[in-house]
Amino acid sequence: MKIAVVGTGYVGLVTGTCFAETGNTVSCIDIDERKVNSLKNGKITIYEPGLEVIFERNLKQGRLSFTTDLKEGIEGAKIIFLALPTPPGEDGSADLKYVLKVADDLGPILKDYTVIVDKSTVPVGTAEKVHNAIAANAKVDFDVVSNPEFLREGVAVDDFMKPDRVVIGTKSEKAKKLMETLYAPLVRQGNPIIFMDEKSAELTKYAANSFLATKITFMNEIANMCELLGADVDAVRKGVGTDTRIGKRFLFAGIGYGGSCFPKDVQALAKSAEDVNYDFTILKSVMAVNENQKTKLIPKIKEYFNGDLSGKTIALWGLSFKPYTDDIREAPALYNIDMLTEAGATVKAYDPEAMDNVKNLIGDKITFCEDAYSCADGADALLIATEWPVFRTPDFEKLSVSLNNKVIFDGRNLYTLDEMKDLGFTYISIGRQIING
Ligand SMILES: NC(=O)C1=CN([C@@H]2O[C@H](COP(=O)(O)OP(=O)(O)OC[C@H]3O[C@@H](n4cnc5c(N)ncnc54)[C@H](O)[C@@H]3O)[C@@H](O)[C@H]2O)C=CC1
Ligand SMILES: O=C(O)[C@H]1O[C@H](OP(=O)(O)OP(=O)(O)OC[C@H]2O[C@@H](n3ccc(=O)[nH]c3=O)[C@H](O)[C@@H]2O)[C@H](O)[C@@H](O)[C@@H]1O
Repeated sequence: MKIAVVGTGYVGLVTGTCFAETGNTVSCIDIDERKVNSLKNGKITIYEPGLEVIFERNLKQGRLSFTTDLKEGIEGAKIIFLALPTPPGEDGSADLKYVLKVADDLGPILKDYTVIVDKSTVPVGTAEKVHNAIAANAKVDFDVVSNPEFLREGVAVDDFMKPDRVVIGTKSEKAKKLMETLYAPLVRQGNPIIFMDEKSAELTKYAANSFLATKITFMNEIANMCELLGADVDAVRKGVGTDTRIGKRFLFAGIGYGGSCFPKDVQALAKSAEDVNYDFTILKSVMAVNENQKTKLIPKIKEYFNGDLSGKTIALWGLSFKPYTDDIREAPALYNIDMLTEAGATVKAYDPEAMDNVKNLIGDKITFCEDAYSCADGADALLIATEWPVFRTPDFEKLSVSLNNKVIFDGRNLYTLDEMKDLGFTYISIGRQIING
């Protein structure tokens, strides 16, 4: 099938590449010329494990192409995906200007019956708005379908190719059949395609992200209680996660959730609730708790240095909002950098993939290091913000020599308390006992 994907960011590029991999001919459209030129020339624009190899294969075999021209890109496409940004507007609601602009542009250039798919995360009622915007100028029949995306960055290819479920919101039988055909290769193992109405599909996406953000936040609150009561959050996590009604995943306490989606989607759902005069109390608490959680270790770092960080150097391991991505949107590390530098500390950082993005954002506000050890070299303390595997089993002897003080503030609970005790480190983590080296 010929399909088009408008917006070639994290979701659009994964969607386009994976559908090319299942034999479709895919044209990806983006207004960012630099991005399109790079992709056309075979240079991938994001770091996403496993994506590059299928991107290169499909580009070479002619199933994947890139253009900045919407009209040229959608030529002959039976399905057009909208994978456009929906950033938070000033009031916290999802800003639909990118989605509605493309909907406006599509109306006059549709030539045959087409299915237009909202893959972006959009508030309830958006499919109708997109429908109206296209209908204002369309001369042919079309359907607008809501098909929210549940992939996680860092494991996006796997999540896309083997989704737990595919949610499709449409009342049109014609659209349903086309979507079923397109998704058939991805649901061969019995993972379901769940059909529903457009509004329910739109709300499903916000409900899923908000529920997961709530689950993490709940554990972060349990971690805060553990610190006050002398319990250990990792033990509690294992204790509750083995209850299959609760489940083991998304129970890891840490310095808060970040990324381009949880923060903005929780905020957008809270705003949608406000718009219909519903007091969504839990979501307000989730946002407030997460805000504090992100920089929770800063007061502890200050306390360690008797309240004065001026002249201190902090080594920071991890900048991306999670491992296996170069995405730094709403990364807790960035909030920690701000607070540390405001308090007069110097920050040296290392991240396996995200340093260029941080450099572009904050320039020389911090020093970027070649590896984890040169980052720690001469620093007064180590702060861990992202659980990249490379930080999990470092050479602690080397680390002891590199750091001025044997002290680690661990925002992701990477090490056991016993090993820290044995190695003589002062170790301050999340929801666990403090080890004084
Ligand atoms: N990043 C993620 O892991 C996930 C994101 N989502 C949702 O998917 C949507 C897209 O997110 P990302 O891919 O992360 O965004 P992104 O910012 O990485 O990519 C969006 C792309 O759209 C392009 N664009 C903007 N206006 C355009 C126009 N008029 N024509 C063509 N291209 C245009 C931008 O240049 C950019 O390349 C959002 O609604 C997000 O909430 C959903 C699931 C996962
Ligand atoms: O809508 C989206 O964009 C996506 O948002 C999340 O995916 P993503 O943001 O890529 O990454 P997650 O693995 O969900 O992690 C989000 C944040 O939660 C944090 N987290 C995650 C799990 C956990 O147990 N504890 C925890 O603090 C991570 O460190 C990270 O900062 C969802 O998991 C995806 O299903 C969804 O498609």
